[in-house]
Amino acid sequence: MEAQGYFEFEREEWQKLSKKAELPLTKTQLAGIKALNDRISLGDVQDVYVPLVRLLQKKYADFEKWNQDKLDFLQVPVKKTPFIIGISGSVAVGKSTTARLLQVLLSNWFSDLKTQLITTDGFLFPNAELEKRNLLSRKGFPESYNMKALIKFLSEVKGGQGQIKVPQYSHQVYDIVADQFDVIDQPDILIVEGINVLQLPANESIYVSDFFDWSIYVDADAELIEKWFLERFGVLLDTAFHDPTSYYYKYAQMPREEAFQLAHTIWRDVDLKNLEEFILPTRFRADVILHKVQHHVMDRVYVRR
Ligand SMILES: Nc1ncnc2c1ncn2[C@@H]1O[C@H](COP(=O)(O)OP(=O)(O)O)[C@@H](O)[C@H]1O
Ligand SMILES: CC(C)(COP(=O)(O)O)[C@@H](O)C(=O)NCCC(=O)O
Repeated sequence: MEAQGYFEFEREEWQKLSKKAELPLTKTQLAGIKALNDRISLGDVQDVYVPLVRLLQKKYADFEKWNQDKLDFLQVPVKKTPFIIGISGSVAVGKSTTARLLQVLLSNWFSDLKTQLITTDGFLFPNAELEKRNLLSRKGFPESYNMKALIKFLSEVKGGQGQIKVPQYSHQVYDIVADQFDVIDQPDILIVEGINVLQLPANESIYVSDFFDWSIYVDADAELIEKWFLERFGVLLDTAFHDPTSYYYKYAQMPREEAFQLAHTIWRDVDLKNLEEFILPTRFRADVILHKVQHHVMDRVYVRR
């Protein structure tokens, strides 16, 4: 991949930086990470994420200093404003795993800092609204999100407001869950994960990324992502889809091959299309690109110059 404007690190070079990083992982921390997803390679955590978190720490220190200097100069009362990290990439590339891993690492290593996480799924229009707008088959595309609400949320968080409610999306029910919310309450660091976070919607004057202090794009070849999409589908087919409340319950009732054929069609007609048209074009807006190969192994890291 030709990534102009970025420093490019092969994994071997990047991992050397972790030698300088004095962030030893305790057994408890490792167990916590394994509990998150038992297929996560602890090698990746040590070699890739430790230098990443160290770099992030430097950026955070810079952010804190600038905020303090700004407030001192302007002589305005101190109001806590969070450092916001955006994480983007295709459906099924591993964004939420990366986001949760970062949250665990940041919470462990910087225990005096409060790190919270949201996913932009919560800002999808509910199915009833998508249906009204004839967008049910466009779930995940830019027009299926309530971007105004997402931007309002981000400006409230940045403004230091506490106790902000974020709607919850259920992958099980395949819809926004009425009356269920996550509460974001003046974190020091907020991670915002979603396929749309680096997009520039045509009809908004402010973009989601205007609120980011740091952003990451998780990248891999589309053929591999399809494989991960189908693997995740297979796991869900054996577990969650057996629940009659699952949107995909009908898939668990049909022959396995037929269910996989349908999943392949969803990938090709919806998620791959979305990746090619709307997600991949935002890759070079990120501060860091994490590139993955087979088995989710991180082989290269790009850092904006
Ligand atoms: N580092 C990793 N190691 C092993 N499996 C992973 C890793 N990251 C993601 N996965 C798996 O890949 C699939 C997609 O990951 P997920 O985080 O759900 O993606 P996204 O949030 O981008 O849709 C899941 O089955 C997840 O368990
Ligand atoms: C809700 C989503 C748009 C969000 O994707 P995510 O951020 O979880 O990767 C996606 O999971 C989705 O439902 N896409 C529509 C097509 C499909 O069922 O995969």
